[in-house]
Amino acid sequence: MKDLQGILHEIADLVAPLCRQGEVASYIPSLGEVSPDNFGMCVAMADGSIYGAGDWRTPFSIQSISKVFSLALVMSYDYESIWKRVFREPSGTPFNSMIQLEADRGIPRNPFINAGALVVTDRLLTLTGDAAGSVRGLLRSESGNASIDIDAVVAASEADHGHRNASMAHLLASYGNLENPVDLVLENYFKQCAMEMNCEDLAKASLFLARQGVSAGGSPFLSPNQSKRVNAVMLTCGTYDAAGEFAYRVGLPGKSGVGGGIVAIIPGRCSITVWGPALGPNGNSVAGIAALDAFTSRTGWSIF
Ligand SMILES: NC(=O)CC[C@H](N)C(=O)O
Repeated sequence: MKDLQGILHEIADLVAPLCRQGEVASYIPSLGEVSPDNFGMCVAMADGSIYGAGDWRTPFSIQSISKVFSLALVMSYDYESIWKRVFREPSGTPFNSMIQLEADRGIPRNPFINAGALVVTDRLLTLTGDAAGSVRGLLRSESGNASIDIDAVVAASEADHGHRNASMAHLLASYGNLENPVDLVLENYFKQCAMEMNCEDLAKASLFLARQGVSAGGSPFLSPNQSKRVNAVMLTCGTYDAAGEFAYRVGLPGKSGVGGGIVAIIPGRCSITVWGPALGPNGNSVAGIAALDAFTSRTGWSIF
């Protein structure tokens, strides 16, 4: 076994000078207040052992990482029908772009850009009656931390500054691709994005994707095939228009959020979370990608 703990400490030191490269998301005030000097990393092994370094127990806003959990939940209820309403192709455009949505007549390119995530949240709302609550329930049960919750200030702020997401939701509705009222879909989407978690809880909560869909309690949450498919969409679409660069540098399925977190999965082995709030031009953590690049390079653990 490699000295994982030592590797994580080395990586935290290595990426510290990168923490001030890029910009902290500032489209809502509370995200803009987070210091770029934070850096945390956690590895949760499939056997349950946990390794962490830096600010790995400091909570942050998971933002678009929530899209993995809403997709997994929808697939757990209803495997195939979601794919009639959302494609699974890389978009090559920013996560909040609307251009393709019009060209593709209301079918989003994939579930991990905002338009696609709104459709997934809408479906989850139909299936459960409480999409954000279902995501929170999954995060709590998989991490074992019952205090994980929505940051109400961030959720309200998302709504106050949510003109672009609201436009997207209305465009989806105009094409008949929402089943629920636009305001309800947006409320659930903003709440799921506003979930506050630390690297440790997020690594534990994502571990089912490294265990062929088996939940923390040992029962199947997703089938091995469903788990494979969620990981595949993460690989091709999880970091938006930088998914090719992420695959080249990291060599793993990954999902980022504008709070500066990234989840990456090594199927059969572990889940990894990194957090560094300053983002590159595509909305992905600069220090986080560098840390994952260093991790897979040093350990030799990659899917390739
Ligand atoms: N990339 C992200 O993390 C985007 C999430 C953000 N809440 C938004 O909808 O714009």
